[in-house]
Amino acid sequence: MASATTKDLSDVAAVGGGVGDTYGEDRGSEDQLLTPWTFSVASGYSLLRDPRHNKGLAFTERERDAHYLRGLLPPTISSQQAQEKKLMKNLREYQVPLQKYMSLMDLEERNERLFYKLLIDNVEELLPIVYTPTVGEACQKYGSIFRRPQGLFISLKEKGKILEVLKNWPERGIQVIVVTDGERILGLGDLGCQGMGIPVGKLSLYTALGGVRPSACLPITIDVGTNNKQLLQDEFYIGLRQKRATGQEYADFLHEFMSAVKQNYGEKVLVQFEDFANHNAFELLAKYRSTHLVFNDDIQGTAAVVLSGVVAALKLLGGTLADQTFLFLGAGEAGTGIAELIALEMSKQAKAPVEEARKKIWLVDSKGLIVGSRKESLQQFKKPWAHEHEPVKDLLGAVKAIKPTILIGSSGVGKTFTKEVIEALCSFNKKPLIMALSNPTSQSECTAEEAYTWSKGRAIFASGSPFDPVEFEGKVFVPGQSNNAYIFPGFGLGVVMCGAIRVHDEMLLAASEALAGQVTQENFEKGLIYPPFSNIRKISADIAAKVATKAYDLGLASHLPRPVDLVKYAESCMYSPVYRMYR
Ligand SMILES: O=C([O-])CC(=O)C(=O)O
Ligand SMILES: [Mg+2]
Repeated sequence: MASATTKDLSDVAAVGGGVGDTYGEDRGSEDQLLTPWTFSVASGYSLLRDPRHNKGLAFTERERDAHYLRGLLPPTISSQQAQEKKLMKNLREYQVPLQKYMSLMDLEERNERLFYKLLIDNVEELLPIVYTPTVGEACQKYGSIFRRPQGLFISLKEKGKILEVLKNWPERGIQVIVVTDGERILGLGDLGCQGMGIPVGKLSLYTALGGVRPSACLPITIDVGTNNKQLLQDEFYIGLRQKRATGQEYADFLHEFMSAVKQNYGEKVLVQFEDFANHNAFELLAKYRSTHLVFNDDIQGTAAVVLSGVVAALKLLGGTLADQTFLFLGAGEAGTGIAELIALEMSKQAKAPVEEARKKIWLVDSKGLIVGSRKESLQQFKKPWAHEHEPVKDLLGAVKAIKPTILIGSSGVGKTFTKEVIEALCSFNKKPLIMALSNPTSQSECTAEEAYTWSKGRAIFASGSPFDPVEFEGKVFVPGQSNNAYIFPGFGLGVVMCGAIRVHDEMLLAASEALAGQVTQENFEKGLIYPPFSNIRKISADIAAKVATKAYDLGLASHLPRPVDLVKYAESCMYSPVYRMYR
């Protein structure tokens, strides 16, 4: 079949190469690109089957002539806006969120730009579909709804061959990998290979919210088995039917993966670890943070977004960070990650040692308050939080004993902020900050309605999964969504656009400060501690700029010279889903 050849650099150019994405139009200088490249676009029937270039009914008369499309499409020509309107109408007719999810995934498979156009223009409406909570259900049913692979599956069968597997992926200019091993998918537990929905969903936000090109994103699921008995017996399960590999076998497999990634993509590919179980999450981050460009979203991304919300909430609560007392339910990745970043910021602000700052932060796990007398039996990552106190066996007891001003739930267990807990919190706080972070909605520590009703409208509330506004005693309360989706897309964009080679905690603090700085007076007046998601691209550009600034300051950025205006530069790097004209 004939093919139209065009010297189009946009689909292979690295972010940071200064190249826009107007089809056939070079806006950057070629010598900054990874490779000079002549891109060959399919034509005719293949063009319609190529989701990256298909425009459906939007192909113009000239394009239909030039690209052998005559007769393959009905006569009508439709604009991208008209296509968007039709699809949104169709989508809204589905009653079941999972049907909307499947319909959106089909669209992505058919017409990638239209998918992203929809997602960007309707972000508040569609985020709960491609992301939490619906993506959780999609993972639970992934085997049944599976149609086509949207990322790489690397199972123990591929041991010794991971580099070859990476080479099977059709794209070369990968900048961001999101990888999971499926052991702790949201608060839903071990979903094995079906965790793939998470890297896919996270990376679609990298593009929609952070502007990283879709072709630069690679979702990966590592399959070392699953301990989920139900899945092992499920006739439609798509993963290895064996118990999880652990210990040395697991470590060696992950090491082969990390080495292959570096060998294949070099130093500047960002690897985001997602939804690993606690022990592996901490170990992998500790092991690879000094040799690879890695970021753990559940530990570091969640920490940055929560710190941002807490800092913004100080405007409503009064006082400084150091004036607050924190109590966490959940001492895993999210809980200890957030606690540590808060302690770092507190010690920076108060110019005091971080050990002092940690004393203002208390954690409760499944065995009760973490205290010094439990030190011997505690996992390593909990030890910094074992302060001196008599044992307290549950959350309610801990609330009464510690008298926190801020209560944060990150245990993955739903319905744990009970009426008694919230009433106790309100008995000594005029305005408590309550963050119910566990996902999806079914695992939230309490609902927005419960938080406002039980606190009699006094709580400032944010949750990991979205809740609708609540009316209480004639007043409307709008809950915030404290989800790492505010941070990782902009953070990732910042990292790749400056060619960072490592992630430093200071870069996370910069991202967090950038987000807090985006909350407007108008937001505060509504009781909001996060800006609306509808502004997310602007927010992401600002986060990216601040993260890149910090990377340059720390000498960790390799793309030189440093752009003068990093916000403008971030904006210029962002992918636009608007159709391009094919010459
Ligand atoms: O995916 C989300 O919505 C947030 C997150 O990382 C998690 O809950 O593990
Ligand atoms: Mg996660």
